[in-house]
Amino acid sequence: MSEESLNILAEETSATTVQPAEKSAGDVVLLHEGDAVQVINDDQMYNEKDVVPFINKLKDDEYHVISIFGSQSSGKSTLLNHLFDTKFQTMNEQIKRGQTTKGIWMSSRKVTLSKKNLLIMDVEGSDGVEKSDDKDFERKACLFALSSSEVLIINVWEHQIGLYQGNNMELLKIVFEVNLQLFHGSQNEHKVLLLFIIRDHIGMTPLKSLKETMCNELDKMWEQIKKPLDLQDSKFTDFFDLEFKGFSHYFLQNDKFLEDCVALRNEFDSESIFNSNKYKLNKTLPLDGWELYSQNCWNVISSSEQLDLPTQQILVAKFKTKEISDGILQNYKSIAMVAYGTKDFNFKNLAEDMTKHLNKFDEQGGRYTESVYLEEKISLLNSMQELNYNALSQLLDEEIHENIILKNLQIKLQDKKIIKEVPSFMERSISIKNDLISEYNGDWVSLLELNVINSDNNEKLIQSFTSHINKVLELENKKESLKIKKKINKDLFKRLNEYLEVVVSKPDTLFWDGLKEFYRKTVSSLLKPFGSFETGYEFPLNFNETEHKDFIIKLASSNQKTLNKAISELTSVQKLALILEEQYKNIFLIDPENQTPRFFENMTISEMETLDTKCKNECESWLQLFAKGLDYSAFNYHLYSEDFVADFANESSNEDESDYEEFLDGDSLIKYGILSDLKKTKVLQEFNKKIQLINLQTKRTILQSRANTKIPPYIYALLFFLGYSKIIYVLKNPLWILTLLILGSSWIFVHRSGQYKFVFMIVQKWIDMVKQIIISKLREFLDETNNSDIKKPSSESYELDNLSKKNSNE
Ligand SMILES: Nc1nc2c(ncn2[C@@H]2O[C@H](COP(=O)(O)OP(=O)(O)OP(=O)(O)O)[C@@H](O)[C@H]2O)c(=O)[nH]1
Repeated sequence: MSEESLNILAEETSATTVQPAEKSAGDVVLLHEGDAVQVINDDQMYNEKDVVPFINKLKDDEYHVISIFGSQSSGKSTLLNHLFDTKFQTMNEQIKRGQTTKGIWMSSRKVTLSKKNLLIMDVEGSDGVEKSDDKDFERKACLFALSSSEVLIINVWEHQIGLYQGNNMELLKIVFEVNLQLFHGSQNEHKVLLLFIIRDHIGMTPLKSLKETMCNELDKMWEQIKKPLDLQDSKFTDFFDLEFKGFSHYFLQNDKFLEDCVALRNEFDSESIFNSNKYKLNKTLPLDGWELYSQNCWNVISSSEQLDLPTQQILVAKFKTKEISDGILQNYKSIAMVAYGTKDFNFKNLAEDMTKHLNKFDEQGGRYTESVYLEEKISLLNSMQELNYNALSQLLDEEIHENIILKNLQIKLQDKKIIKEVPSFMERSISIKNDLISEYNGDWVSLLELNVINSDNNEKLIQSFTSHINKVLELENKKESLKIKKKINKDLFKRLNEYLEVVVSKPDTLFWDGLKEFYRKTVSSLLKPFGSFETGYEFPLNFNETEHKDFIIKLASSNQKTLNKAISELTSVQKLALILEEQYKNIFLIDPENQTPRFFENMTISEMETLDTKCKNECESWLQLFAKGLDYSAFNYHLYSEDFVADFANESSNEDESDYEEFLDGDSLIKYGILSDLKKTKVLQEFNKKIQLINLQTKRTILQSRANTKIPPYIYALLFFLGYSKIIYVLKNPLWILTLLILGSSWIFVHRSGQYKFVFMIVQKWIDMVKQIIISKLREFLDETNNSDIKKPSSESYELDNLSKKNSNE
């Protein structure tokens, strides 16, 4: 035994899942190059605790997995340690013979040149005293090794080749059976390299003949094992590639043994041994997914379930790509959130960020099964777009309300220029709405192109925008409908007022009929721009059929309320008293036949009193007629279609009717009559007071006309006499002469300029004025002298006195 060989003998280490064990202060096992970890522990459990840090420590992603299989104490660990510089525990026969490798161990070798990792698994061997009965674990371990390895090294002693009863053959049978179980559905896609290392190959029997013997044995075995129907004609080489290597005796030819190791190591390092693309575990399963994959596989194997490798790989791919995608999305979210918060953030930059993150996903997730990776990529993109959409819609929600819709829409709807171009509110609102939507749509086209949002998001944005517009339009439409209604009622009210003012000035017995006729004509003319009773009405509003009907019902009802309001304005005691007074005056003071004022001077007092009674009765009858009122709910028949003739009294107005609240009292006017008896009495009292004055004045006129005697001639003579003395006085006064001279020269001027007419007119006016002054003075004088004749001892004269006094007081 050479010195080097002796050095190789490792000391038996204590029971640990890491070889060689080196613990740090914090009880964390430190791993060094070549250290081994136990993947499946002594209790046949997956050792996640050690495998995860072991895998995470391997920096480069590319890897190959190699497993060694062979009977117990067949020098597996020794071989691996020499081949790959690993530190698997080996048996020290000077201390104890027996099993050293329990469960499944794993170590790694870094190939510096290609920067690839070789993951090497040392699988517990059988055939020893300890494991002879445990075929179950051997099978499971084999399944595990095959499920995750590209190369399976089978360690065989040269002297056992050709001995079918040897333990190796049993082992190979398991490998074949397990492989069928795992890969029978995908024999063309997946292959495992069976690398037979013939140990203690002295060289007496050439490797070629050993290989032939082995292949024959394998053929025989393949025939013997139970195969699925579709694989009855298959060969084991359909599933495996075979390679044979003879290794010299470890003790007797150690130098040569070491050379054999170096040669094979080179084949691994240069990857020439992995010449087939079929060993493609690492192609579909990146190193960071290996731990999860192997753990899942072991869980399935140990629970004795059917292990379906493609499903496991898909599961891992799904899990891992999701994990990667979540990380990337989180990162994007943090960047995007900052971007959304900045004012006027640029979508182009956001799109660039998205691309960067998607590229990162390509880099990391693209190593997994393509279909899974592509699916996850779409999902990641959707998530980013959803994030953008949410931020965008939140941003727009406020903007839509405050800026785009409310301002834009309201401004445009009320824009005088636009109103002039499109007077119909309905057409105007539709056109503005379409313009805004297409403008809005245009804004998102660029975002769609940049992939910042997807078409679903875009659709949702447009929908939300449209629904916002519709809400505002609905409101504006309502306002517009109120405007139309108010305008009609305002005009109606004005015209009714004008009409009533005229019509109540006389006690017309057909008052209500006339009012009904006028109302119908007026409403009909006001509704003319919107249609007629015959054709139906169409208002320029965005109403559906029900809303339209509802609007017309309300309009009809509001017209009646307007009528009610106009009538109500007449019903105060003062107003009615004035109306009656006016009516009385119009029939008492004016002759209805020729519409001239009555000439009371020729009437006797009793004639006047008869007339007074007649007029009073007429006025009172009118009041009775008015007070009864009329149920004018039928006024709207043949104005609006019967469907729309709402029952005015029952129509309960709730919204937008505040304008009418003030005359809701009007409802009762119809139900209980316009005036109560008490109110009527008050009106009549007031009316009688007012007409008493007129009566008294009329009587006075009659009496005055009687006393109005003609002026006697002696008065004129007296006047002439008084005037003569004044003329003499003027002639004697130089100032008056001067005045006469001025007048004379003025006359010459007038004579020459021919302005007689003008002077005549002035003189005429002057004379009239003087005449009037003289007559009024004379009347005053006569009044005083005749006063005693007028005074007679009667009740009427008493009232007259009083009233004269009252008048003078007033
Ligand atoms: N004859 C011979 N003995 C060897 C060779 N390689 C190793 N041994 C010896 O075989 C014994 C078992 O070696 P291990 O490497 O521990 O064998 P193993 O297969 O890993 O053992 P287990 O893990 O317990 O199954 C040790 O005493 C080694 O010195 C070899 O090539 N030829």
